[in-house]
Amino acid sequence: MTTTQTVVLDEVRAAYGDGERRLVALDGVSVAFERGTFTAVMGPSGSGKSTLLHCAAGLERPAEGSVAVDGVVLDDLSEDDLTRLRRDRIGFVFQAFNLVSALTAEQNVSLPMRLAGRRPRAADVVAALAAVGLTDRLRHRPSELSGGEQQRVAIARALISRPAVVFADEPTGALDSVTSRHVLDLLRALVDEHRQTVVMVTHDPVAAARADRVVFLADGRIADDIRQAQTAEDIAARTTHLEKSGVGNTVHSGATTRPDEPEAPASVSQREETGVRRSAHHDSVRRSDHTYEREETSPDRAANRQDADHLEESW
Ligand SMILES: Nc1ncnc2c1ncn2[C@@H]1O[C@H](COP(=O)(O)OP(=O)(O)OP(=O)(O)O)[C@@H](O)[C@H]1O
Repeated sequence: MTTTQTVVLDEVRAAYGDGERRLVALDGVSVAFERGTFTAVMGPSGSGKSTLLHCAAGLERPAEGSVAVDGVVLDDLSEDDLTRLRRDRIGFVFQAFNLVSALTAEQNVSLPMRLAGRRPRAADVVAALAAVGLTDRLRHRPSELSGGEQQRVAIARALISRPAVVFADEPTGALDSVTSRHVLDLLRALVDEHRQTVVMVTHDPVAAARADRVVFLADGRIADDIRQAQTAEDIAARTTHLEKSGVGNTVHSGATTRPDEPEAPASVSQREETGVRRSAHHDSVRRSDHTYEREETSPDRAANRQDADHLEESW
């Protein structure tokens, strides 16, 4: 890892299930995300985008390979150390587990800093929420906010705690085009004004066109990596080309299923024990010949619950 690289994945392999149902979701992926850059991760459904994000963010442990974030190698960190690292250095803009439901927008924005033992100035919290256009929503809880407003609270949190990297999973997926543009402007500002690193999974070529780089995944591998500025049309054409050329059309056939390999250390049951789980929108995915049951709760919901418990004592 060089000092300019915020996130490094080296030969990362991730797998789910075992025996006949074993499925290789990431098949030896090596990629680095440099400081102060905005990368879009694209690819067909099931190509491994969320798994890549989850491994890079320390939410899932890969079966093989190495992950480093902001100079820290995650591979052998304890669950507590991983939780701390996520709080201190990583921002999440994930639809399924952005915010702690019992806390107001203001409290959610302050949360990572408070958990790290720091008390952000109230004026800074208000300024961060003002920057994302939520001055009149300070005391609202997530259930009282729209999807776009919740995304913006998560971004305000990244504005105030300044994590080295912000991972965003389909941040514009549920938003209208005006709100999407606003959310993308905010993510761009994290990069352009504060040299934070943003890695965003998206299916939307318009959203990807706002990034500096587009990494395409197919069948758990990197199929393309484009660094020049791209128009949404170019990105859409590239996606179509990759699909037509057959990349990504063999999702989870025998070619990527390796029953003879040793069991991944982070099996589903182990992840359940450690509270590391997949997000709610990943409940069950049907492929042509298989249905993979997904876990229903989110990694950070468990962490959030823990965090919320601590918080009740200290707020
Ligand atoms: N917890 C799990 N248990 C079993 N299989 C899983 C689990 N999580 C992911 N998978 C499988 O791993 C593969 C990669 O999933 P992943 O969510 O990373 O894909 P994706 O590219 O993000 O897909 P999408 O665009 O549909 O969200 C998929 O085939 C998926 O069914």
